[in-house]
Amino acid sequence: MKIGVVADDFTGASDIALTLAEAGMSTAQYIGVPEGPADPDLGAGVVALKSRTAPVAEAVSQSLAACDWLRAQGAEQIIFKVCSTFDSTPEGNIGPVLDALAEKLGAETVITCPAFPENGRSVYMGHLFVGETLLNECGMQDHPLTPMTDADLRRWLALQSDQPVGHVSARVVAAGAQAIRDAMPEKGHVIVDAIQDDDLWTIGAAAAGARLLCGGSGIALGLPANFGAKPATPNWAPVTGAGIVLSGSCSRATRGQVETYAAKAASREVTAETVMSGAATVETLAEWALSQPGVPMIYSSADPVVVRAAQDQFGREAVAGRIETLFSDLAAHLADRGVQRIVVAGGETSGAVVSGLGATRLAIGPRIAAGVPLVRAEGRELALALKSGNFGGPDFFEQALRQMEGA
Ligand SMILES: Nc1ncnc2c1ncn2[C@@H]1O[C@H](COP(=O)(O)OP(=O)(O)O)[C@@H](O)[C@H]1O
Ligand SMILES: O=C(O)[C@@H](O)C(=O)COP(=O)(O)O
Repeated sequence: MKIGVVADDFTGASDIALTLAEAGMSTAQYIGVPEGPADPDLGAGVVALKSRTAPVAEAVSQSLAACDWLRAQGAEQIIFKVCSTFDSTPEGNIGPVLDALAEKLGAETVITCPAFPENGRSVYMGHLFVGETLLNECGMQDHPLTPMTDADLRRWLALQSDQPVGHVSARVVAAGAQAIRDAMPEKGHVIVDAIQDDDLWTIGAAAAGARLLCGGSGIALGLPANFGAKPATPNWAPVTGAGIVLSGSCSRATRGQVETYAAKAASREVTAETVMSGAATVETLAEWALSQPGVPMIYSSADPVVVRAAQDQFGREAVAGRIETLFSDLAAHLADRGVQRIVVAGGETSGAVVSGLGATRLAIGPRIAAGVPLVRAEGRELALALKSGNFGGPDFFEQALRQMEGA
């Protein structure tokens, strides 16, 4: 293994696994830190953690364990994969995890760049933009768990770490890899601007030999070439069994996808109230889903006003946790009853679902949309799509289900 990735959530893990696979690295996604060794022919291993919103100490210890395992498999370069919208809070978890990884790996400086231009995320003057909008005005300020209220990544990361936070500007990046290396400070975090894919390729070249980097999946664009990899299209063997769409993401793009899919297929909402009161049960939802024609959808996705009201009534963590548990148990139940295609929307939700399914290793297939591959749970006839909240076009759910069948 050449490149090892510690990913702070499951959709993010499959996002960067796709980037690495398309860059020509033989790549596998692991669910949590594996107990046994990796396939020795693997070019890249991605360990998916559910640490983005975990308590800081837990996120740090899980990430260090993942890093140890990846290093033991031979990984020469470690990437800490975070969200392209830098999802975190003033307390963490990005800063504390990076500080711990840097200490373990002896990395004096660490490049951080969450840019993902293909999905509209760019970094300019240290500020993160989503499309034409600053991060804190794009809807992410209302995220149920990690409201992003400041687009200045230098200021946000400085809240989370005692290390200095420097900056390498777009002008320096445009001057090339050597200019980036010359501009790097001697110590601490460095936010590096990137506006287009070419910038990420340049940053990749500048980071040859770096022990640790941090970013969204875009940070991996230019790294495989340092190890001689050549672009490739991942393989896929069709899966045609029964399907389900599960959506616990409340992000803007998902809410549009839920609306589009609900107009075409059987759909059922589970509200926070019914989950918290126990009225929404796995058995009733599964019976309903299994008796529908086509591929039904079950969703808790709701707009920010509804989410906030539920959080005020039940507590943010409590309601999120109960909804995630419901999706986790429901997915396990449906898979036991023969469902073979599962489309999941939401990073935390995907983490819950994949854990519920007991999958340990995912094989990476071709892309459904930028940042979202088809994945297959190894050892089972089970196709999954783990969609990040804000990724994919309006028809994503239908598109994913059809591609699983080989369309
Ligand atoms: N109706 C709701 N009210 C409150 N919280 C919700 C609701 N629906 C989902 N959630 C929670 O919101 C979080 C959404 O996060 P996630 O699944 O990562 O989506 P995204 O990828 O859009 O961020 C999950 O923890 C989920 O359980
Ligand atoms: O980098 C990204 O944006 C994604 O890979 C990702 O991590 C998204 O997380 P969720 O929106 O929580 O799914």
